Amino acid sequence: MPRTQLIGGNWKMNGDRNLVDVISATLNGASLASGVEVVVAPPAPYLALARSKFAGHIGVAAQNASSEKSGAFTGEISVDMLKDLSINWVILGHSERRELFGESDDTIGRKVVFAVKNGIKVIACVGEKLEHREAGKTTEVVFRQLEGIRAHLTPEDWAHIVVAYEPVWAIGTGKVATPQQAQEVHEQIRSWLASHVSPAVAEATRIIYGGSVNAKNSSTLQSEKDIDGFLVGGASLKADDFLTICHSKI
Ligand SMILES: O=C[C@H](O)COP(=O)(O)O
Repeated sequence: MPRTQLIGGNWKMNGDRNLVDVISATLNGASLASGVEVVVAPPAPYLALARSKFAGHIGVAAQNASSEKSGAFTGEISVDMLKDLSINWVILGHSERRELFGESDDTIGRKVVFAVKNGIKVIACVGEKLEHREAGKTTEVVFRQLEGIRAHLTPEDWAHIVVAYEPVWAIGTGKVATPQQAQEVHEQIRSWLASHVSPAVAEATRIIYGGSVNAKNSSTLQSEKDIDGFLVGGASLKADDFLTICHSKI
């Protein structure tokens, strides 16, 4: 069965109420192809507003969630709070959380399992730095990050997970991976899932690409057989560009 494409828009720490209005007006009024799922991830203060403005078929994601249920965790966001706002997606393991906020593979694994077990779908990010790629360690790094997630999950849990391959050297740099570079790693991730989880999970799991995706390069990337959509940063802040990316699967 063909996998539904997922196009995620990660606003990071950008945007305001007006951007919620602009992007929701554009996406709500567009006819999105069947077989394409769209999820937008505004900053936490705008999640409730976004959920009220975006049409129901467009998912809204948080950019982080705690692995703890509640309590003295100043600044954190709980899964129950997200569910209270009808937010049913979260991005976890983004390289900016790993690098700038010191989130380890284990921390991310615990966050992923807590979200999934409590009914929130996860876009789980993995990806190597340039130094890893140049040292021929791309798969070593990506597989280690995947294992940090897999170690906490049952095979059934993978139905609620989308893997985002985001090479760190391509994020926000304008240096997009070539379709061949992205396809190669996506194929390796799918093979890893087949051998470490199950062939059925490997076949069903969506593996999306992130890193300098824009309205001009998305169609070519989408033509690769193991690329099941995108996690878009900068270009998701521009309504027309993001809509073009949402339409990039022919
Ligand atoms: O989550 C999105 C990625 O970090 C990609 O960001 P970018 O499209 O601005 O390179």
